[in-house]
Amino acid sequence: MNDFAPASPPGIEHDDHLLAAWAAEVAGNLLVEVRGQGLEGKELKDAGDRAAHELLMELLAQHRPGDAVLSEEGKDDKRRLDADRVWIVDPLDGTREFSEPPREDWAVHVALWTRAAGDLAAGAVAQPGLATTFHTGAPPVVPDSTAARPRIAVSRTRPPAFVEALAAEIGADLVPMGSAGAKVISVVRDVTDAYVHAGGQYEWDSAAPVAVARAAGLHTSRIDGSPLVYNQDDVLLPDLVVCRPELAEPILAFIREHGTD
Ligand SMILES: Nc1ncnc2c1ncn2[C@@H]1O[C@H](COP(=O)(O)O)[C@@H](OP(=O)(O)O)[C@H]1O
Ligand SMILES: [Mg+2]
Repeated sequence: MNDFAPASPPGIEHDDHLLAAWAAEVAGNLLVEVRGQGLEGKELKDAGDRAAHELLMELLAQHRPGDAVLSEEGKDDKRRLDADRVWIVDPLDGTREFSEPPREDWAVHVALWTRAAGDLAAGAVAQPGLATTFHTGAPPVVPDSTAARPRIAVSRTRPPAFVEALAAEIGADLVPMGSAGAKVISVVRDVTDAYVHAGGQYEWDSAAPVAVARAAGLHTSRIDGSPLVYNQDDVLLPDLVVCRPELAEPILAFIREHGTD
């Protein structure tokens, strides 16, 4: 059990958007505490992953006892495949960057998939480094782009090789950054204009950020243009494009034409 027992705000019993936002935020606050405890490296990563996972499991069990949960840090209980409601959580996305203070590119992801929607129905991305939680209950408004050239967010440590050629083709600049959530949120915030990833990722890495991005009116898809589908038996969801709507066609056209090799 965590000692961390935040008071729950009104509304969360009936509003999944608010529950997602609150749960992500309190897990983010806990991670800030963990980061201040003097741990380093693997110890800090493991402590963060574990603390945020346990807190989210407790909060979801307490406030949505009938729902299934898929967490990066938990065992995959396949009963979720028959469930009507499944929370898809990444307790600490950007674990590497979390362990490198004062980096801000790490996040907590809480999303809800429902059978009724056949899709994501709510989502929240807490980015404690920005002291902000982005969520579908109050979808962020994407500002007009301030960039003369499009900026493409890519993984700091595993950027897909083809993205350099893509950037050259569409006259874009690459912006390396950790955390899938932070990269999607960078598009929402007009820090970048697109996030392109390939080569490996799981449902929890993108579910909550994609829910927020869609609510904000951004394009979200696989790199072949097909929809991102969640709560699958195999949770591998290795690639995605999140971008301003006007960039979707040039990016997808480049990938259609040149592939990813
Ligand atoms: N090739 C790959 N295979 C598996 N997971 C990957 C991956 N590339 C990125 N990811 C996951 O996607 C998240 C963002 O990665 P990156 O910062 O490199 O863009 C990280 O999540 P976690 O930090 O939750 O493990 C990372 O593990
Ligand atoms: Mg992750």
